[in-house]
Amino acid sequence: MTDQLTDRDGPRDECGVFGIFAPGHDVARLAYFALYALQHRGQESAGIATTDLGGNIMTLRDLGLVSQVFDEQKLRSLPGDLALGHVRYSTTGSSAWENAQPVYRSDTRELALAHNGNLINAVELHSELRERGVAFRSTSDSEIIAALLSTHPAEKLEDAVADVLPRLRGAFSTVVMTREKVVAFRDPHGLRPLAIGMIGDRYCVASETCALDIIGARVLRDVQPGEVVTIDGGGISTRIAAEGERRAFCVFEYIYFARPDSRMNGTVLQGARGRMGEILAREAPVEADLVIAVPDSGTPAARGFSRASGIPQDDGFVKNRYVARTFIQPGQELRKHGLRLKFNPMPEIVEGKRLVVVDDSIVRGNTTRQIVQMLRDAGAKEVHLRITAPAIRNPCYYGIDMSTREEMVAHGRETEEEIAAELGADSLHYLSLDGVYEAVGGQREHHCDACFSGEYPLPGTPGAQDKHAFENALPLVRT
Ligand SMILES: O=P(O)(O)OC[C@H]1O[C@H](OP(=O)(O)OP(=O)(O)O)[C@H](O)[C@@H]1O
Ligand SMILES: NC(=O)CC[C@H](N)C(=O)O
Ligand code: SF4
Ligand SMILES: [Mg+2]
Repeated sequence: MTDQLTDRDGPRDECGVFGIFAPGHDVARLAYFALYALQHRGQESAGIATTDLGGNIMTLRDLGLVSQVFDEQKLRSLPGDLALGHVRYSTTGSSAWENAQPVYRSDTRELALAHNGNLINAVELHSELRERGVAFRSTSDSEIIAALLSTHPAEKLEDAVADVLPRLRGAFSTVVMTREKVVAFRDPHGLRPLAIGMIGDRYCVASETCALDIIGARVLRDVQPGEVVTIDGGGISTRIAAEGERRAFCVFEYIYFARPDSRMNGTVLQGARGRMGEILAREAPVEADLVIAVPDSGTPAARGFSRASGIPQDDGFVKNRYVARTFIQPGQELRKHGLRLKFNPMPEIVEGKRLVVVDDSIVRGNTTRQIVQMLRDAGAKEVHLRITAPAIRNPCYYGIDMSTREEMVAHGRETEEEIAAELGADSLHYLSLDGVYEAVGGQREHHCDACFSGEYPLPGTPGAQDKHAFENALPLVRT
């Protein structure tokens, strides 16, 4: 049993992207606010690129949270009419400064690029580019997309994108910027989200609608799978560059990754999570005195469980809001206390009670194991775990950095009883996949649920990606 939280706990989110074409607006500041709203998607690095129409592209990026990377002075040093923003969780390439985004390249076309997702044919494309003499400054798959576009002979960026898009395999919700325009595109399976907004008579795109809301943009719609959206002085234009064999939107976005106030495919996530809790109460009822959530992302589901079961809900924990979503590895002394820094149980509320503890997911089980122990130490009589996702037994190759299969607590444990015993709980039930789709109001054949089911929507996926594939592949050109 591990008694500490490390930076490897939890599903490490993915990335958040933002792009805006808005002469007359303070685009760097709008990008900064948007990134603040997307911070939960990536906490390793943050960056913004801006340009005046026809001017130079300026990029400022660094390791750390948005609030650590940017201050007033730095935002003022980024004037412009167009901007891109990115927050990163690494999935290909280490968590190094070189891999922070936006990626900048100026081969035959100067551009900046922000990418959420993960390619599964990165190795193949990388060798092809290297054979053509292309040098890389980073070890991420995102620079491969940037290099393909920057070296592409087409005069217009959107034509280059339309030509390159069908050659990329995997997940890519991407925003690219030249001195004149912003082009956004999404993989033909629509694995990762990307939405279009309008601010005044100008357009912007963001990974989640919550980022559009907070900058005062009106949400127009999602970018369609395989769609290329061009935003410039002429407004907005669009084309479909590739049709996927099937849609495969990541169902885990609904369960955990995205913010509850975001809307995806017409569904408000807060509502979907509440329904997941309601359905779980129906699928796995339990005699108990109190429902408590594992904050933050377990909270809407716990409300739903309470509603459907009639068991009252209360806050069993106070969560320190200043601890990052996925824990940054603390120093030795703090590591001993691990999770206590993040959650403090309330003995007054849980003592002597039979508790239903609702969380959205279990990966390695570190969070859950320690939550159960803390509640028992605080005097809980029984602890019944109810999780609003099926058991996670398979890695993600599409932009989420999950633990390896061996690290997953459900690995090698076939039954809920075995997992409950490992976590020290009196009972444990996961929401069924049917339950997830009922809550989401979507069809399974339009989604990806591979981390639960092992059925990868893109042929040839498992084993396709090694996170550090390019780490030693080349001497980095450091600038
Ligand atoms: O089984 P584990 O490996 O411990 O990971 C699972 C936990 O990680 C996530 O929470 P996290 O604290 O990252 O984010 P949240 O605050 O949004 O719930 C998730 O909601 C689970 O609580
Ligand atoms: N999680 C992501 O979307 C990461 C994007 C890209 N694969 C990187 O590692 O930088
Ligand atoms: S494997 Fe899981 S986390 Fe990855 S895209 Fe599919 S549903 Fe989402
Ligand atoms: Mg959590």
